[in-house]
Amino acid sequence: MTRLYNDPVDFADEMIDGFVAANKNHVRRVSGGVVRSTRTPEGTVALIVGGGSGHYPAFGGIVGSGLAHGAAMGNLFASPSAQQVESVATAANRGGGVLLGYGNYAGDVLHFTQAQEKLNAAGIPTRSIAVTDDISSAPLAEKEKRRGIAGDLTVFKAAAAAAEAGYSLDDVVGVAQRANERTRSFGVAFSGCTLPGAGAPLFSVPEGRMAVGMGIHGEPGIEETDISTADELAERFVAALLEELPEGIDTVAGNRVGLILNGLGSVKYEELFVVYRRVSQLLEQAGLVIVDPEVGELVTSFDMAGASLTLFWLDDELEGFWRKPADTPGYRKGSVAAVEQLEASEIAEAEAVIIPVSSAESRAAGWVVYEAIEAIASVVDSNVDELGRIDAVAGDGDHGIGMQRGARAGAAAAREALEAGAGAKTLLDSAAAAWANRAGGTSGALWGVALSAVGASLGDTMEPGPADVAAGVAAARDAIMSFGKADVGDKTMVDALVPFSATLADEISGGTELATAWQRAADVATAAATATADLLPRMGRARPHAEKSLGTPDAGAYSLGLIVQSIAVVLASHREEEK
Ligand SMILES: Nc1ncnc2c1ncn2[C@@H]1O[C@H](COP(=O)(O)OP(=O)(O)O)[C@@H](O)[C@H]1O
Ligand SMILES: O=C(COP(=O)(O)O)[C@@H](O)CO
Repeated sequence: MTRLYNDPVDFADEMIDGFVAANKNHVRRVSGGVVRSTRTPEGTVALIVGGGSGHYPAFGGIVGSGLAHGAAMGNLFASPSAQQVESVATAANRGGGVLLGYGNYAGDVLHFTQAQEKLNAAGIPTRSIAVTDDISSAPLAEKEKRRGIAGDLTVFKAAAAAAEAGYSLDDVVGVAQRANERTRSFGVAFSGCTLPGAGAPLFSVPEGRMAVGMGIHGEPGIEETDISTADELAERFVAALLEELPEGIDTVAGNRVGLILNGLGSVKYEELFVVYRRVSQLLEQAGLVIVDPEVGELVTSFDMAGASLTLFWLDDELEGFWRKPADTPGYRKGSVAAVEQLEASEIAEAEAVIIPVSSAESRAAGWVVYEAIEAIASVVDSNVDELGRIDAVAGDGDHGIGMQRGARAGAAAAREALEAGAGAKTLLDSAAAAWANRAGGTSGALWGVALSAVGASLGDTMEPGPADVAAGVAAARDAIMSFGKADVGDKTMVDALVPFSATLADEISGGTELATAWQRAADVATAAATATADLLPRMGRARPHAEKSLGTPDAGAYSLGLIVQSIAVVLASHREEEK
């Protein structure tokens, strides 16, 4: 239960303000997150980490000497947007290239990949590492699909130490990949967590039961059992992690391991120490040497009760990096050399947006687009709980709040652009950026590229007609499918979008006027969204829990159905006005 907050919508921003105010000697706020407030040598690689907020000290709390150079800080449990990542990386860049580090979640992958492309295009050589330590999230044969949990820290620590040792970007990437290959985690949860202002937990575990392998956003685990004793839990953790040795390690005995026994938010340190007592006995009995163990909260999940064990299988070089000192707000080790504070003017900030010239016709079309985005925000507001409920069946339950943040921000940005004289394209670009920025997550990234694609078809100077609208929707469909790589049948929003786009194009090319064509296409989309209940998910967060989702429609397809219906009403009102 989160008790202390103001307006829940402002929680993440206010949390970051307070965090920065409390840690000025380590971090400085920039657009999208924080960067170190201390000088790092010119020419070294900058490690930019990130993810959703709600996991403190991940990710802002591990910015500082010996660890990250900056953190892109998303909203609660939602990845930061590409723009946030790009802005933090630009501010932290020291000329040696950038490594982006994040946990392997769909939203993070989409946004960080988009940022990587933009940074490379801007002349900042950028690579990335998606951490995949959670062994319960996919079998070994599909280990590239695993989620990142507390093992984020071992991978980031090794990469950061390599960067600080002056390694090239390629070599830092090599170290990060090797650290990721050699990091394995396994966790359990005893209860869910409640986001600020929410009336109920985002997810829950029945009283007295333990969800084995549950993810840090409540992603369902692999089994549920009665809560065990501390020793039994230690035995389960150790058995699971010793069963799957990283490639190149054939026997357990004789190895050296870094270790994290991580608390997820409301397990006491004292309880963790009781568990660690048995973990250390078991690992030593197995012939392992434990190097610099960390017992505490390093990647949390708000007030969730749970714990995980991470083993980091060391070689000589990785051990050197694991043991290096670090000094960050949420993680300290050894003593680091004195560091010099940077002047505010030495941190680059993003430039202001310029509104391109537009025609009166395009501005008039912009008004209709703005009304449509307001209608989206309103329908999402009315359905926020239902969208969350649907998403919670096999996902993380945040689809409603993510869409709400995105649509509200998109509508506000559209209004502002309109008042500044923007045409339809610029208005949609501003709305797209604001939506992706505020929403984060998978759907934030996808709605961002979709709105931009529609904008590109409408332009800033033409008078868009029905064929341009159909072309815009087709462009949005193509953008979502090429960016997200989902196909029809994967149980995503694509299942509603593809028939929507096809029906709209058919109706318009057959001479149906826009409002009627849109309404017919919207009805097809709604039916297609409902029909996703019969599908098994093959993409996104719901994928590992395919069978749980049977009988429930896909959240993103369902919200798309609601949205296109709400736009149909706006278009019909304009047709009425024309009569
Ligand atoms: N690769 C993809 N391509 C298209 N849509 C996707 C993809 N992955 C997930 N989705 C859509 O995103 C929705 C989930 O959105 P959201 O809850 O915001 O994201 P997250 O799972 O990152 O929290 C899913 O219901 C699905 O419709
Ligand atoms: O939830 C997180 C990111 O995943 P999404 O796919 O964006 O929901 C975040 O907390 C971890 O980065």
